Amino acid sequence: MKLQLAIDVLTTDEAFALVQETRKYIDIIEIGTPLIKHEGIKLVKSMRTLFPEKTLLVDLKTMDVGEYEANYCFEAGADIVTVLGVADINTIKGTIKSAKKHGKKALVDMINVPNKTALAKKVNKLGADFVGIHSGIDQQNAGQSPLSDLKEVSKNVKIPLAVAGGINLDTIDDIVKLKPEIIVVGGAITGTKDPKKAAKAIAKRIKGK
Ligand SMILES: O=C([C@H](O)CO)[C@H](O)[C@H](O)COP(=O)(O)O
Repeated sequence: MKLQLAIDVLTTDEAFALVQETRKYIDIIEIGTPLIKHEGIKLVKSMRTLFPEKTLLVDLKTMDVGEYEANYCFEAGADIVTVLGVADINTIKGTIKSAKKHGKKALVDMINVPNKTALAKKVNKLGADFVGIHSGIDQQNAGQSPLSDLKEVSKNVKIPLAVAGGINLDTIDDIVKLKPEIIVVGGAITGTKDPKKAAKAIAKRIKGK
């Protein structure tokens, strides 16, 4: 299981500082959706140069022109890009096509998808590399968590899963029991006074060290 740091801040300097502080404990750097919208593709290039040892995920949450958006992200140095599961199937296919062309990976985010298991099975057949089980920030604020969806999809679909949505030290043990490939943590690290300490504690729960 890998720890992915979701960076949803809005400036490049803040993002660099967070990665520098937590670098020892994280496996994947996520350039979060608000951040990629605010700072643009130049941040992908900078992150790639500064942190060559890390896997770089760009949380595009693509809703249209999947191949086009994925192409420029992979060419800038991304290893994984995300496409929304609620997008048209041809958008999802385009993102997967781009990932295969570049030797990289496509993650289909199940946020707001009504039947997550059915779509996970479908995109698995299409060649998606990961399925993301995700309760978005607004959904979290309405009381939702990804745990029950993770249980359901992991029971029924054999595809590497990423899980995200308000995961913290109080909830992570139940997530770890289900052994997803990637555990995504944002606010429980980036929103603390000591991100390094938070990342260390969360990494220990995931990896036991
Ligand atoms: O993808 C995310 C959200 O939609 C805002 O862009 C977050 O990166 C994801 O939810 C992880 O962050 P936390 O929920 O704060 O752990």
